[in-house]
Amino acid sequence: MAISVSPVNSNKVFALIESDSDQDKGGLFVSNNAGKTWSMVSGDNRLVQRAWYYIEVFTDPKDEDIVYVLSAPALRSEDGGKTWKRLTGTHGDFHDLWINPDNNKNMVIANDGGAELDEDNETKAIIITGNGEKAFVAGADISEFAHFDVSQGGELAAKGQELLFDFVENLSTPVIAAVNGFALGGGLELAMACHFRVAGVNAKMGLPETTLGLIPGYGSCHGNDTDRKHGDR
Ligand SMILES: CC(C)(COP(=O)(O)OP(=O)(O)OC[C@H]1O[C@@H](n2cnc3c(N)ncnc32)[C@H](O)[C@@H]1OP(=O)(O)O)[C@@H](O)C(=O)NCCC(=O)NCCSC(=O)CCO
Repeated sequence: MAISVSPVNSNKVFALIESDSDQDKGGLFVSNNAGKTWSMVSGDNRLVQRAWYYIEVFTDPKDEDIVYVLSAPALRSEDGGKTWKRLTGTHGDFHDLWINPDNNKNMVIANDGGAELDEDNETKAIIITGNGEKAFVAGADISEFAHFDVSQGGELAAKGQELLFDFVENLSTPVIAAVNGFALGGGLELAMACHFRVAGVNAKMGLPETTLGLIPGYGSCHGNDTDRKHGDR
């Protein structure tokens, strides 16, 4: 079972409940009096089809009638759970959803393929650039990991790759690197993770860490699965 209290109206509570599949009594239930009484709003099987694995329900922070259920598909209802529309995504098995409490069009959803920003129609593209004329990104501060051993270094590279570089590369919104100065080490790798790169006349790119015997850790040398498939680096 999963439960969600509306941030707009704390008397409104949604409960997503699995039942014995022979009885087929599962679905979404709602209480409008803070849990005293309940009624079923939907028995749509898509809502509970992954219940043996996980089950998630979220209420919109601005509108008590907008509800999200994460299952094999991600589903959205705008009428308090009566009818559902499927959200598109790069992958199935949706596990988690964050909705910006101040802007309910701004969301991050996580599925087995990674994390995605919402399909915010207002955001057509994302531009990453440096503040000022000098640098796009000068790379990592080597003094922060100079004392790491091999396994700590590997862990740092794997974590950074997943948290930032794969995240950027897998965004459905196009990401442009506007390289306006030094793009060094991880900075160059960040530009490479973007979908497009535009270099200014003062752009200077390189992997200076190799002069210290450090293998660049974020995909510029070895790429990731996508690169191996498409050979695009
Ligand atoms: C970026 C360079 C070329 C700028 O050179 P310069 O104009 O001479 O300015 P500096 O005096 O060297 O630097 C100014 C100021 O910035 C700090 N700084 C520079 N680079 C970094 C960095 N990567 N991380 C943290 N801080 C940085 C520098 O210490 C100075 O600070 P002060 O407090 O003013 O002293 C030049 O700085 C340069 O070559 N930097 C190193 C670039 C680099 O090696 N990048 C790769 C890092 S490894 C990596 O990213 C791993 C990914 O696989």
